[in-house]
Amino acid sequence: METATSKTAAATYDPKNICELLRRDGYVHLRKWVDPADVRSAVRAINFEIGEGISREEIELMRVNTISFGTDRLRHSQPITNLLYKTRAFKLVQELYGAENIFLPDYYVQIALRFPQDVGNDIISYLPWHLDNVQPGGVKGFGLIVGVFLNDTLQPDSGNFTVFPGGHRTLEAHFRNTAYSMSLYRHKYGKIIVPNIDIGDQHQILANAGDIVICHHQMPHRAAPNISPHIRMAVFFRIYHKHLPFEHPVDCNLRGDESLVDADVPSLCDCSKRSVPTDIGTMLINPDLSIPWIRGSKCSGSFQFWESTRRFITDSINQSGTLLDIGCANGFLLASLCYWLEQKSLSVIPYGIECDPSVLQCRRLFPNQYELGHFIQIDLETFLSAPTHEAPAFPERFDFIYWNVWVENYDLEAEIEQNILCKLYQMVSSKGKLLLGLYGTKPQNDEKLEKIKRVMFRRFPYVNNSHVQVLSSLNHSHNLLSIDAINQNN
Ligand SMILES: O=C(O)CCC(=O)C(=O)O
Ligand SMILES: [Fe+2]
Repeated sequence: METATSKTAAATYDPKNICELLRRDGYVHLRKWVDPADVRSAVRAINFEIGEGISREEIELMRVNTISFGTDRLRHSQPITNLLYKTRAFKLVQELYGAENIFLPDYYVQIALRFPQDVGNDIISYLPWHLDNVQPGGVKGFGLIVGVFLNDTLQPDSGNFTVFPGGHRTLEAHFRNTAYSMSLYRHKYGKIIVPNIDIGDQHQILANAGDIVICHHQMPHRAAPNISPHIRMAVFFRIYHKHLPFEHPVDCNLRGDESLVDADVPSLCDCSKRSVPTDIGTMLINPDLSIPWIRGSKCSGSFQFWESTRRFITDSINQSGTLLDIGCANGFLLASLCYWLEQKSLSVIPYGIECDPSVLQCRRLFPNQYELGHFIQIDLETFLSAPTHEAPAFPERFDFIYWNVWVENYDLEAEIEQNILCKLYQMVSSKGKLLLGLYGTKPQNDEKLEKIKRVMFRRFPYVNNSHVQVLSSLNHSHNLLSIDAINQNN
C-alpha cells in the first residue's frame, strides 16, 4: 500500500527530476518506495540463509571486499528480486534507460550485510571511498546503482551507505583532464587506485527500512562503520546498459540529445530522453559529445581544431578500400575519416593497432569490426615482426595505411626505425598509399619530410618525387606525406 509520503515522492520524482538530481548530487534518496511486506520477506529470506550457516571467511570477505552475502539461489529468489521489480525503482530505471536497453548480468544483485563492531569497540574508522566496477583497464560499463535498505539506519555510523554529494562532478572534471583520464584503475586482482583529490564531505544516508537510493555509478561511496546493535542489511542492484558491453572500459551516460556520451572519462547523467548507441554523425556535429573522444585520440584542441587538422587527410584518399591506422587510440580518427569519406561516396573498412588500452573503445564506434578482430592492442614493432600471427584477421596488405609519425618518438635516424617505415610501405597494396601524418612544428615537419623521402628513395629506388605528395591542413599547421605504392609488389 502506498503511503502519503510515497505518493508525494512519486509525484515529485518523475524521471526528469531524478535525472536532474543525479546530475546535481549524483544520488537520489527515495523514501519508503518498497512495500513493508516485501521488506519483511527479504529480511526473512536473508535471515533464514544466515541460519543455514555462514563461515568466518565469508564474513571476512564481506567486510574487506564487500562481496555479496548469500547463495545464487537466494540472490535470485523472489523475495530479493521483488525489491527491484515490484518497486517503482525498476520502472524508473526503464524510463531512464529505455526498457529495451537494460542489461542485467547474473551478478547484478548484491546482498550487502554490514556487521556491528564488537561491544566496547567504538572506534570510528572510515573505509576509503571507491567507485564500483573498476577493473583492469577501466570502469566497466554500468550506469546506476539501486540500493534498497532493509533496516533503519537513522543514526550515522550504523553501517550506513555513504555518498559524497557532487563528488561525481569533481571526479568528472578530474578525469576529463587528459593527464588523468587513465588514472582510475585496478591492478589485476589488486587494489583500486583512485585519484588523491578532495571529493567533498561525506553524507551518510539515514535510511528507513524500505528506502531506496539510486546512484550514478561515478558517485564516490563507501559503507560507514557499524557501531549500532543491528546488522545493516541492504540489497544493491547494478543496472547495466546493453549498448555498453560490461567488459568495455567506458561508462554509461544518458544525454538529452539522445546520444550516449562516451568517454574514456566517465561523465554525467544528463538524461531527459532515452539513450541510443553512439553515432559518429551525431558526435561530429556536436562538440560536446566529441570532445571526450578527441581527448582520447590524444589531441588537446577544440572540435574545430580537430576537423581543420584531420579532415584534409581524406583529400589523399581517392578510392574505397581498407585503411589501417597505426596508433588508432580510441578509433575516433578512423571513425571521423570513415564519416567524411562517406560524404565523398567512398567507403572504408577500418583496422587499427594501438599499444594502450584505449583501443578497447573502438568497440563503441565499430562494434562489428571490433568483434571481427580489426582492432588490436599491440605495439608497432611487435605487430610488424609477425603481422599474420599477431593480427590474424588483418589482410596481408591495405589500400591505405595511416601513421602519425610522432616527432618525439620516431626521428628515423636509427636503422630500426627506417625498417619500420619500409615494412609499412611494403604492406600497402598496389595502387594504395602510405599516409604519414606530421604533427610537429613547421621546421620539424619539413625536416622529417626530407628525411622520410631520403629513406624511401634510397630503399626503394623506383620511388621518386612524382610518387610523393605533400598536403597541408586547412590551418597549415599539419602536413601529410602521401606515398604511392606504385605496383611495388608486382
Ligand atoms: O554496503 C554498503 O553500504 C556499500 C557497499 C559497496 O559500496 C560495495 O559493495 O561496492
Ligand atoms: Fe561500492
